[in-house]
Amino acid sequence: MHADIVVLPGDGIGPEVTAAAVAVLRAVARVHGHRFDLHEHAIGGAAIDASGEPLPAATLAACRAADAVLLGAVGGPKWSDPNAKVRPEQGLLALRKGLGLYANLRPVQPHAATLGAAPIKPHLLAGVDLVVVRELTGGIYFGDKTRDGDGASDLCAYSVAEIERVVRRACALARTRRRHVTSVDKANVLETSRLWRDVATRVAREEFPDVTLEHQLVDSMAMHLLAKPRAFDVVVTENMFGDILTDEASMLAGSMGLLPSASLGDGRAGLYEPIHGSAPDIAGRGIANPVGAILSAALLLRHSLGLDEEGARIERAVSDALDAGVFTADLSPYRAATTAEMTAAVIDRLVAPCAVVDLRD
Ligand SMILES: NC(=O)C1=CN([C@@H]2O[C@H](COP(=O)(O)OP(=O)(O)OC[C@H]3O[C@@H](n4cnc5c(N)ncnc54)[C@H](O)[C@@H]3O)[C@@H](O)[C@H]2O)C=CC1
Ligand SMILES: CC(C)CC(=O)C(=O)O
Ligand SMILES: [Mg+2]
Repeated sequence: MHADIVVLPGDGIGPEVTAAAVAVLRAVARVHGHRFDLHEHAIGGAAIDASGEPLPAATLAACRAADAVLLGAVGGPKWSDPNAKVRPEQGLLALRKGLGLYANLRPVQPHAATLGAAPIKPHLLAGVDLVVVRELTGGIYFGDKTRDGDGASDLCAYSVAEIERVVRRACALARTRRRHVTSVDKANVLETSRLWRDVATRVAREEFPDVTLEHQLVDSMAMHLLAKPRAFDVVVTENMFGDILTDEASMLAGSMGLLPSASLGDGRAGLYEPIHGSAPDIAGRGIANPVGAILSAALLLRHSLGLDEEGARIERAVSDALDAGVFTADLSPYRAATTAEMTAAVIDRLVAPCAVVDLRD
């Protein structure tokens, strides 16, 4: 197969982890005889430095023309002046909106080998397998913002249609899994959440009678997610709640560096990125965990290119590398594989799954 993939490294550890994911994609192309044409473009702080814009028109046009987009992360202290007119994060928000990617799937499947890295009792984690479907192009991140001498405001707004389409996506996903959806809101306080709850209830009842829908308030959900994570199958929620809950959920897996994501709209092309940010505290040291980015490449192959077998091959290679004890510093300060070593360990197992002999215990 031939595919055009746009790569947006971004800022901080973004270029380090996308380089890892690109190396893995190139290995898949070699092994399976595919041709992936990879086109790199600027976004975020790097784009502001180069052109003054966090999402240059050429970047958006290239993403629109591509079969899929792979992104690292944007942002960092260099562009975080509170009075700055443009910010890296605006580029990412505009990209998601511009491509119509309203559903952000964030799977959480703690790996047996990394349970010890999670700050949660291992017996609560065995068998956890959930997907958060985060609404991605509405809510408070996109509402009007005002600021004057007396105060500031951020508007949170949702239309019925915006809620319907993401709830539909979550229920359809649940049909391929355990047929259980938890819709998370703050309906005891917020009008947008009361609308969210009404619409979710109607969509599930009318269109997905075979799927069980339950509602959960976001504050108690933050607690249940850690106390009984096995209780969840598909979790659907609005933009900001999903952003926060998935950083929390990364602790079920053991590190922010492990979780991938797929941002999808109604077309086949999607945007694939690890859930973490640009991690300025470790950027430039070659120690970032590339697994979230590598697993995002696997999601890209599955969702945008229909290459399920190749996606599964990447996932298996990651799993085998972790089983063999190859851990970056976020997972184990004692083993502390570099980004390059972790990537090589995955590629070795992907290229020759049976030939890798690990001499560690
Ligand atoms: N999708 C994106 O581009 C996102 C960008 N950001 C931006 O990133 C910048 C930093 O934000 P933070 O709040 O510090 O969040 P962050 O996700 O960048 O980092 C949080 C913590 O997790 C660690 N971490 C993150 N990814 C890691 C990896 N792959 N391997 C090992 N450790 C990892 C970091 O070292 C840090 O201690 C900000 O400018 C923020 O706006 C934040 C979230 C998402
Ligand atoms: C605009 C982003 C910085 C929001 C975020 O944290 C994320 O998508 O994970
Ligand atoms: Mg986030």
